[in-house]
Amino acid sequence: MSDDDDHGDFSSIRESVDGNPMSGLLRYCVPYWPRLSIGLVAAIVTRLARLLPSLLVAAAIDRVILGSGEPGLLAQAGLLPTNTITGEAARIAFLQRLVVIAALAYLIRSVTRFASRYLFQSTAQKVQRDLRNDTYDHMQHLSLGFFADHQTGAMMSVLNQDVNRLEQFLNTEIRQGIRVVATVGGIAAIMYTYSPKLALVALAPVPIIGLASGRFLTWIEPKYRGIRETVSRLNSRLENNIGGARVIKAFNRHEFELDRVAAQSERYHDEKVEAIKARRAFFSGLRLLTGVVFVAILWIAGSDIIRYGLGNTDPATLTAGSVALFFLLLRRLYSPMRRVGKTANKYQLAKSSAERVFGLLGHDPDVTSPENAHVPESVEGRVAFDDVRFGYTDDEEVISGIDLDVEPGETIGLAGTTGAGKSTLLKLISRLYDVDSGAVRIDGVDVREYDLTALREHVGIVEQNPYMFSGTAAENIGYGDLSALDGDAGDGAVASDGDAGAVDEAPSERIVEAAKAAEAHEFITDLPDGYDTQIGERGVKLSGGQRQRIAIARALLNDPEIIVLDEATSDVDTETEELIQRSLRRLIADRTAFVIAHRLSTIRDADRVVVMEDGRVIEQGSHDELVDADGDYAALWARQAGEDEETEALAAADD
Ligand SMILES: Nc1ncnc2c1ncn2[C@@H]1O[C@H](COP(=O)(O)OP(=O)(O)OP(=O)(O)O)[C@@H](O)[C@H]1O
Repeated sequence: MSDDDDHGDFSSIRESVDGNPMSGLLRYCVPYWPRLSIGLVAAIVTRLARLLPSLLVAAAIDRVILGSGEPGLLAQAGLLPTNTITGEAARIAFLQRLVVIAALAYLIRSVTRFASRYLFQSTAQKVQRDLRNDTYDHMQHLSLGFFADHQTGAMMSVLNQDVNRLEQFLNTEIRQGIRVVATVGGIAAIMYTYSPKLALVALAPVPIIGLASGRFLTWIEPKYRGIRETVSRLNSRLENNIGGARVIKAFNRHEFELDRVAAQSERYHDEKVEAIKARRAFFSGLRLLTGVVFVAILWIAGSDIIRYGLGNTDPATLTAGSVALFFLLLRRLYSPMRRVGKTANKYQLAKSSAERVFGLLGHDPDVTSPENAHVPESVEGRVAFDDVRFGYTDDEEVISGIDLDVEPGETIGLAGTTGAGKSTLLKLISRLYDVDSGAVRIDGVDVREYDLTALREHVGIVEQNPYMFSGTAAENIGYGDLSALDGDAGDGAVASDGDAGAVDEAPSERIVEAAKAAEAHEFITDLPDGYDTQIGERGVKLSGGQRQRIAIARALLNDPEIIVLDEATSDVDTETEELIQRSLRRLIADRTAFVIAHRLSTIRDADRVVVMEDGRVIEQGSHDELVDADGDYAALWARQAGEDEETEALAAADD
């Protein structure tokens, strides 16, 4: 995972987070507090158990080998006898005790290590799952305006990169924090009880290492970011050149491209070598510091022992075992500190991810169901636009005061120049956007008073460029009414395996009926696996006309009382167009229908044609009335008729 942290178009979202965003992560951990507490204790025990063998070595040297009377920390803690060990039998018994403690320490360590890792990792996974589900669910309820304002890539990266980063922080960095506190704290306490003087010498570099590695990371991180950018530029150049191999050959540009690739490679090499040099120099410097401590302890401990002798109980003196213990512990003391900088850095990254994730979760959707929402069983389909005004931004009005009353079952054809606001007007019916002023009413009730789910059940939409999900043809049609997928359609044809939306064997009768009415049945049965053929992003690519017919089947299955239809653009052949027209007629029959026509012949039979320009209705009436009126519609009609004749003439000439 890249540590890049610059998907900037979430800045307004980030600013909306109150307080520390990491408290949001903490809230997600609360339900798992028993696991986390046990994990925390287990992690501390693991770290402390790792220190035990060094204490055992010290006890073995002093009490078994040298027969010293100095009891040591383990005896003080009651784990070993405090009396002086004399005679072979006593020494063997003592050694046995050491061996048992060592074995137990290793056993405890591996059990607690397993427990802490398992509990932290599994909790992090659970928090990741909860966060992703909640973020996705929340995202789904945000208004279309939010999706238009934010790039898909940026939103994907919140769902993936940011959520994963929080999971990794919980999983790894919390354990690293425990490691620092338990290991450094434990070592400091042990060293202090043996020799406060040497403990001070050994611990002096600890804060220096922590601070220096933190500083170093803040200094080197921008350099690494630069390197990542260079790598991605190099990669896209290589990708580009491989993709454009034909052009390079055709224009003999091998040398030119080689120079460009070599220049990028050289830059990557230089930046990387520079970063390697800085990193190696820094960590070698740190090792030098720990070397200085080693030498200092050797000198101080050695001269104390020479001056005061071994095994003296005077607290200023040392035993041979405790000197060995110092050197053993020194090796464990500094490595957690070297990682402190990385943990601090990961904390910063996790915090900025938390800002985006919790900022998004705190971002309220603009379009929501009201309290005591209107939930009609069915609607008649009367639609009224009452002095409606709307703009996507505050600066520009796209709908500028539209009044329109539509009777149940009426078909309204919408015509007008591109950008006139036809699609925008229709988006206001199902509240994909809310009006700025005025109201859209269905059966006399403002759409803002309806329950949002109910409203959208009664208003079906067939888009100009319908989206096909990855899945089978049957699943894509069944999207209009999921019960058609897993219910038994009466012929027992659908066998659901419990996986929502999964279709085995044959599709339900309702799906086939919808497909037939939409003139999609024939081409679907011609697909390699019929209704079970994978379509959408990962499957067979359908033509525009085929996708439109699947979308019509989807809408027919849903059976809404009001239908909004954005006609596919005209680049379909005449035969396909005829099929689409037939399916359209079935779709709009007995429903209130709004049809945006790019080919005016589509709306020739509409009950009423509404002509728009710059967000206003400029003409309305039946096709014939408007043609007779000789206004804008008549001009548009004449132009399209002319274009059609031209196309036909060209086609005839080709033949
Ligand atoms: N999501 C959006 N954000 C901002 N502006 C938009 C958005 N969608 C459309 N517009 C703008 O609103 C205006 C009306 O667009 P709309 O799609 O409603 O027109 P139309 O009449 O349906 O055009 P066409 O026939 O080309 O589909 C255009 O200027 C368009 O650029």
